[in-house]
Amino acid sequence: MKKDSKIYVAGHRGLVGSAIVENLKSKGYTNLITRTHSELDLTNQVAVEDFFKSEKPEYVFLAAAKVGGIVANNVYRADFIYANMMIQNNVIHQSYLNGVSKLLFLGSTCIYPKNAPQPMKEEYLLTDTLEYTNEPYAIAKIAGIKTCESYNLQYGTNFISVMPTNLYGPNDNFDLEKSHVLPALIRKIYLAKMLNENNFDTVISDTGFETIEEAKAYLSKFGVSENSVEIWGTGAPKREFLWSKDMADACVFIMENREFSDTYSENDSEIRNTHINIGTGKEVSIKELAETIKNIIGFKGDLVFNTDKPDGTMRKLTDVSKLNSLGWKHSVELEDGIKKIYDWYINNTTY
Ligand SMILES: NC(=O)C1=CN([C@@H]2O[C@H](COP(=O)(O)OP(=O)(O)OC[C@H]3O[C@@H](n4cnc5c(N)ncnc54)[C@H](OP(=O)(O)O)[C@@H]3O)[C@@H](O)[C@H]2O)C=CC1
Ligand SMILES: C[C@H]1O[C@H](OP(=O)(O)OP(=O)(O)OC[C@H]2O[C@@H](n3cnc4c(=O)[nH]c(N)nc43)[C@H](O)[C@@H]2O)[C@@H](O)[C@@H](O)C1=O
Repeated sequence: MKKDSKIYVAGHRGLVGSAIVENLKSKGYTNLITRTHSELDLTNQVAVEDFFKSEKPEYVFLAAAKVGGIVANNVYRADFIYANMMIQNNVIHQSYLNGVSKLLFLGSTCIYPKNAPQPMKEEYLLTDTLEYTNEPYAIAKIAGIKTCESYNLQYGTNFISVMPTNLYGPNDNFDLEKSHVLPALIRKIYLAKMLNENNFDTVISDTGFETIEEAKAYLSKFGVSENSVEIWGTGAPKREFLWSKDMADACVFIMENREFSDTYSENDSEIRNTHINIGTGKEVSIKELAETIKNIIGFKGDLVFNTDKPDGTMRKLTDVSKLNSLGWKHSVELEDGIKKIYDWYINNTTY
């Protein structure tokens, strides 16, 4: 990529897209194009066609997707498979038709089998059945990998897929029902602490209710009170977390340094595993995560595990040796990242 190449970042207001824009700007890229969801609905085939024809981007970061935590994936199953298939089909196909030089497709480590050996190597894709709670989303992501790979093989495009682990950082979704675990626990434990300290103005402004009684009634639905916070599942599942700005740095690194042809060979196993894992290679249990967040926030109440909620897959630790061997490694460790996002949250509460 040249510093004045025309680069389209799809999903630029999201967790990852916003960090990619920031990273590109910090590296001197000057010709970025973006569209909000309301300006360009990427599920709309005609609108995406018009956009690519008129803008002719040279590089595309595909960070727009329908994204959510375990319950959102499990409940809104149709929405997750439909929106993600539509967005990626439209953007990838128009990138091919309009001669995009390189595209980066963002998948997810949920593409790997539910009981994959740990840590998960790229070659474990399509070797067994998926975790049911996010199967529709995972199938859309697998289709995205195979779409990129197929266009590369048939049409000679240069579309690269990366599989990030669980991410967190500024501009994350803190919704108590639909978000991922890390932002959900930051917000739940913070609000429990505020209730415990009778800091009702903060609770009201964070939740958007007019009275503290309404706010308390809402929070109690999510197991948040002045004395305790509900944690979904048993606390036993393990997850790996990557700071979103590290994720963005890895994405830009791969766009700058990697070609599809690097992975292409006549060897079948190479052709079938053209994607790259992005993560830290380190995991913690949800119980350990919750206790770390509780200590950082300074909440003195109890953590209560609700086993009526799903655990999801028990482990999904990435094998990052392929990424590390290319010369990239994460820089922010989990405890530092939690402190940063807690600080960001209390200064950017949008609810
Ligand atoms: N967050 C995570 O832990 C992980 C994320 N990923 C992947 O990384 C990528 C980025 O995720 P993340 O940043 O977390 O997601 P976010 O939800 O934070 O951001 C997604 C972005 O996509 C946009 N978008 C969604 N639907 C449409 C649409 N129909 N048309 C146009 N824009 C749309 C959103 O715009 P708007 O807000 O206006 O709707 C938003 O800007 C996704 O591919 C995701 O699957 C992979 C693994 C883990
Ligand atoms: C990125 C990834 O994200 C999703 O998969 P997930 O890793 O299972 O997602 P999660 O962050 O929601 O949960 C992780 C673990 O944490 C537990 N947990 C406890 N308490 C809360 C809680 O309050 N909220 C949430 N969301 N989870 C909680 C929860 O029960 C689970 O055991 C998929 O979208 C998948 O497709 C995907 O790609």
